[in-house]
Amino acid sequence: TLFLGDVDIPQQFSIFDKTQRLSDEVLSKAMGEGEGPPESFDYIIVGGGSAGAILANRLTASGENRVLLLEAGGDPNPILDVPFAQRFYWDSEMDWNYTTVKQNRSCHLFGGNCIWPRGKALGGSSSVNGLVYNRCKPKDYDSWANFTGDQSWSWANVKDTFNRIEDYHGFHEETAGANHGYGGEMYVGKIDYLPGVEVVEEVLREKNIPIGDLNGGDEFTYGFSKIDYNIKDGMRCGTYQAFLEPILNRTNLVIYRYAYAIRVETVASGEDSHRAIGITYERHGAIRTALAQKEVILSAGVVESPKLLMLSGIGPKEHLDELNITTIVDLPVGKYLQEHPGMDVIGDKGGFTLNTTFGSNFNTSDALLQFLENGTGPMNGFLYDSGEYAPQLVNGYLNSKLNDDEAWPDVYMYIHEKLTTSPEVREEMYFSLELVRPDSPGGTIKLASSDPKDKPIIDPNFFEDLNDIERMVDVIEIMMDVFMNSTTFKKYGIQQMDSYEPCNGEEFLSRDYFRCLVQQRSFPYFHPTSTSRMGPNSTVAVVDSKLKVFGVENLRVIDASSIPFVPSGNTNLPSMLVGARGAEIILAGE
Ligand SMILES: Cc1cc2nc3c(=O)[nH]c(=O)nc-3n(C[C@H](O)[C@H](O)[C@H](O)COP(=O)(O)OP(=O)(O)OC[C@H]3O[C@@H](n4cnc5c(N)ncnc54)[C@H](O)[C@@H]3O)c2cc1C
Repeated sequence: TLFLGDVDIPQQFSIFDKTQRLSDEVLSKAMGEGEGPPESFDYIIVGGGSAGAILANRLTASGENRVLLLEAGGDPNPILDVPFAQRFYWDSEMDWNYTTVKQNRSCHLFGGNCIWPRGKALGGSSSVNGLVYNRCKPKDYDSWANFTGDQSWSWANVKDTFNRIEDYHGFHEETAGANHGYGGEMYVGKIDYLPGVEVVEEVLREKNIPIGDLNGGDEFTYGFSKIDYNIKDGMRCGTYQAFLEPILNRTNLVIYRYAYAIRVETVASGEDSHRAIGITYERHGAIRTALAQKEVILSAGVVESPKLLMLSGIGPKEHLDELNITTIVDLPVGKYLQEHPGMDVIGDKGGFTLNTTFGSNFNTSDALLQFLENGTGPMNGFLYDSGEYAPQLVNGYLNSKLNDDEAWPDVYMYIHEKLTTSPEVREEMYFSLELVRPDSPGGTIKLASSDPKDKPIIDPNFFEDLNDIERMVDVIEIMMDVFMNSTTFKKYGIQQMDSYEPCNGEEFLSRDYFRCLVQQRSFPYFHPTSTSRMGPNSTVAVVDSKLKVFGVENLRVIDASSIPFVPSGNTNLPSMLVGARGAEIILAGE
């Protein structure tokens, strides 16, 4: 393989995961776990992902609270510490391996059933993600504040929480000032190997597209940036590395790995009210219950948090009735799923070649040696596109014709350089884009059955509103102009590659051709939210602005599922923000 000569990494990967699970099982049995009466804690957190890891850290910091963290996966596989190795997690034990129901207007690439990856390990999806650091837009948070009626979620207020969790050393370090945080646990760094990035910046300048720091709050919201990453010394800095690994020795934090929560235990606490008292979970074949004296917190992510609520009788009554689950609180759980449809415009599917080789020095064994020596070079970046190296050079925001608000653009994108290891093959450049503020109402997550082992039914319902396709086509046309009509790229002999075969029935490069391309090549761009969203009341939301489940005391949902509207960019930082704010709210006794 590209990574380690003849070593078959996927096989090593799986051996590591199996060994780890086995030793955890042996240890758990030796300790006699679960043999006595139910264990009792102050807080139980389900899921140690982007939000759950911060919560576990903050709630145990003073030493006063005893916290149980239940995580369905194990420790993240150390191979994934190397950003370049990200692709090895696909279909591994670290992926929940979900797919969606068939989409009519998207995912044709996958026969209509889209991939839906989610991380299964401590660190959650931040243990498998692309590590792009993006706070999204100030107006995203203002919209949360307006919807919930709670201004503590506004940009003016959440900005400080962002600053507190990060340690900024990105591309804008010299000018960043108060727009970033310093000394927090989450390292923000830059990658050093971006061949061709200066040319891309020259093209953008020629086209009068602004370049700045997209994480600089309301100072710069429209245009392109060099990308900052949660990478430290060449290695992944997910929420496991930032918030859990350094505190594994806290005696008031108990972590059960391979512990799959299957039900929230509740009791009636009045005529119409209920109280959460614990969690029932499966671990190494045994079913156990743990009790929470203070609160149960679900941080199981956008798929599993709503699934757990529904399995526990908290969800839409008509759906629970179909599955013979007794409803204890009728709430719109799973109803407001939102996600970004995104696509690559690449290779014989619309990419470009240049008559130069920016990455001509790319050589696998040299790259490996450089990385082992000092954590720099190509392996400090990401490997996309069927195993070939295609770093994202810049990310950016543009507007479709249907949106003129530059403070809140509707399309987010990257420009990539795809390198080749063979000098005979010409290098390729391409762009990818995702629609971040769709008009379509969103989709749903439903239970397939009352059996916790069954995967839920995920339907993002992409492009129900056809305007969403037009928005993407508008921005593809802007980018076609950037690529094909710039003197800078012409200087490098830019050429458009062949048409994409499934769209050959349409005139090449016409709007109809691009409409076809969008439906053929778009898929979920890994940023789902809102399936247990916060809001003003139980008709339109599942939790209130303090993240408490309506109608059930001592139960909160704190993760990407509690975000009210999908933010306009990558969702790791927003999910971490919800975790950090959730901890602040709980510790303040709210
Ligand atoms: C492939 C991929 C690439 C991405 N790239 C980026 C990127 O570059 N930048 C970015 O900002 N965002 C990115 N994201 C999105 C981002 O990582 C997620 O939005 C974020 O991690 C979600 O956080 P969360 O806390 O809601 O859930 P998660 O981080 O997914 O955590 C949920 C945790 O709960 C555990 N769990 C679930 N069910 C149970 C159960 N029943 N019992 C016990 N444990 C359970 C899971 O195993 C997991 O550890 C990417 C996501 C993916 C999948």
